[in-house]
Amino acid sequence: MTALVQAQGLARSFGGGWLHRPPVQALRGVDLTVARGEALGVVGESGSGKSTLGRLLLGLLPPSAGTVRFDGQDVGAASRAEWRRLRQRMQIVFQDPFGSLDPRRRVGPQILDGIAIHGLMPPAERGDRLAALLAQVGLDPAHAVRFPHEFSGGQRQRIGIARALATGPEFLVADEPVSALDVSIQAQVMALLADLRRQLGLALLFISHDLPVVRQLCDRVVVLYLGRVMEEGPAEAVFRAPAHPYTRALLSATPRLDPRRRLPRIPLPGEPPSPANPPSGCVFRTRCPQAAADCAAAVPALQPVGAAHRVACLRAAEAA
Ligand SMILES: Nc1ncnc2c1ncn2[C@@H]1O[C@H](COP(=O)(O)OP(=O)(O)OP(=O)(O)O)[C@@H](O)[C@H]1O
Repeated sequence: MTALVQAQGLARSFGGGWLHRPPVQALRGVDLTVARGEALGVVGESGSGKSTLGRLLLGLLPPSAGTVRFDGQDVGAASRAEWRRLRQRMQIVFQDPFGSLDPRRRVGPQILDGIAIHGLMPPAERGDRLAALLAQVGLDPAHAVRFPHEFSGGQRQRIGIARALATGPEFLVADEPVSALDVSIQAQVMALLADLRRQLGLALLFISHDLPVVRQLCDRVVVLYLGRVMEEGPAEAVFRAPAHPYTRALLSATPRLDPRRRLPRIPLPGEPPSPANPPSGCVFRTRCPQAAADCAAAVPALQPVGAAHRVACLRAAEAA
């Protein structure tokens, strides 16, 4: 896999200005890469620098030292025009789905903001794109005219994901994307992210406190402590046999996973669908009302119309 995002010696401090407070060293010389299509988990206790790292990688925050390269291009040295092009290719899903949406605007235009700002598509074609984005995240396209307060927390986070996907990014930073949600819907949103990542070949930086979810979703993991990388490696290997004492302490502080919260197992490429393994497009596998014989039987027919299937599943799950 080729590196899509590459950080070298990334450091960032805050404060230390006129109040004569000592500066906070949020990040201290971090090197990392995210390959195309790879999911890299970032774990660490509160204040270890996870969100700062995400914002630095996206160029939303300038580093105090070090560089970030996206597809070989130095993000810090990009001209205004180059920066606008780069921004289309990397997006973020925020922790708070309500705070990140404007309560006074209908959700449809908000989802299309990125397309409008970057002038990516003729206005006449944007309606179809909006409908496709909403269906892709399991929402009814007719709901584009609603305001954010007319949705549940989980639905609002789906809107945030649709907005992040609008410009067709290759790299997505998901900063604690489910921690503000009710436990009962966390698994659905996680399954949606996992599916989208696979379908769209997205590279993902997944920031989370939820170590079991990181283990299941991510290919590799980086463990941060006080702004430094303590350990890095394949997620399964790091969690099974952590080499660093800090990782061991972090793991031992994690409550045992409630089996009901487990993400649905993600099928391997080419694995035939079955009642236990509904169509890959279905994001509601945990509560999929069609996860029975008829769903499996209808798989070939469902795959081309995955979006419709997802909407049907969402309606049924909401009604249940
Ligand atoms: N804008 C800022 N101004 C001052 N200090 C900041 C700012 N942003 C982050 N920090 C500090 O930098 C350190 C790292 O913060 P960061 O938000 O990256 O940690 P985190 O690991 O994401 O924490 P959490 O898991 O609680 O979100 C913290 O000590 C924080 O107080």
